Amino acid sequence: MSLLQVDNVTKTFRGLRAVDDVSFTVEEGTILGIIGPNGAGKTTLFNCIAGAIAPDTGTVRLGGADVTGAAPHKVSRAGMARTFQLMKPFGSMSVLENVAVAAMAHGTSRRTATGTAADVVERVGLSRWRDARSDGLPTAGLKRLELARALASRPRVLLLDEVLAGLLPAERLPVMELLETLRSDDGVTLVFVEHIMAAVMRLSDSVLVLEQGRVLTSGSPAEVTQDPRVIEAYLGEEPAGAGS
Ligand SMILES: Nc1ncnc2c1ncn2[C@@H]1O[C@H](COP(=O)(O)OP(=O)(O)OP(=O)(O)O)[C@@H](O)[C@H]1O
Repeated sequence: MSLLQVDNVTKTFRGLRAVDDVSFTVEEGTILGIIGPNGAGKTTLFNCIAGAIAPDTGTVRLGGADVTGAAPHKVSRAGMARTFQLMKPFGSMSVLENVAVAAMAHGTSRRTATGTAADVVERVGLSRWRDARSDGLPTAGLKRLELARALASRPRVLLLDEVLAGLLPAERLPVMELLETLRSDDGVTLVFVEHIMAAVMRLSDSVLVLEQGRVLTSGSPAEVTQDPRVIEAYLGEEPAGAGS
């Protein structure tokens, strides 16, 4: 049984099919990359999976349990966490406190949550900043904090929405390495939306390509990047965000 199973999910906004009959599965311990031109429906799909919005039709199953349309905290309790493109930490709180708040969301005691937060902060390489106000973090630090807040619930599946965007090329490599160890050492299953093709090629076991809300194709990174339909979908754009 696949850990994450998305069947025929559709979401329409005032007549616009932002996500149109999308189906895919993700096996435990694997990494799925989701790519597609701007407006292809990637974030809307994430929102449908993570419970931020309910799909009009279709189902989302996590470990066999139907979580379609469940509230985000229920989806989180079922074992799925996500990061947001727009990061909104509590600016006046420290890095550790921000992660502890996320860890407490499951009714965990303050003490346990603080312990979990300390572990996670170290895991994402923010130990040096743990007592700093989070609004003092540089972008790369904020990205790591966003990752840490998602990891605080100890998810089985982690949805990452452009976690590398805004990072300098030299800052991307350690984040990619971190994602790889989350999979290899912690067994976390990853689904990530990304425009930076080098990261998609390196990290993904399989890639799902969206265009205008629909699945254009899916397969190994090599297969999809050689697919003429994928090349066509990106014509007029920088090829899949190469380097940006
Ligand atoms: N809340 C909303 N109300 C109306 N239209 C929306 C809403 N959210 C998204 N859309 C529209 O749905 C389509 C898909 O948007 P979405 O943000 O999911 O795409 P995306 O692939 O994540 O784009 P990007 O790569 O630019 O982040 C777009 O046409 C967008 O304008």
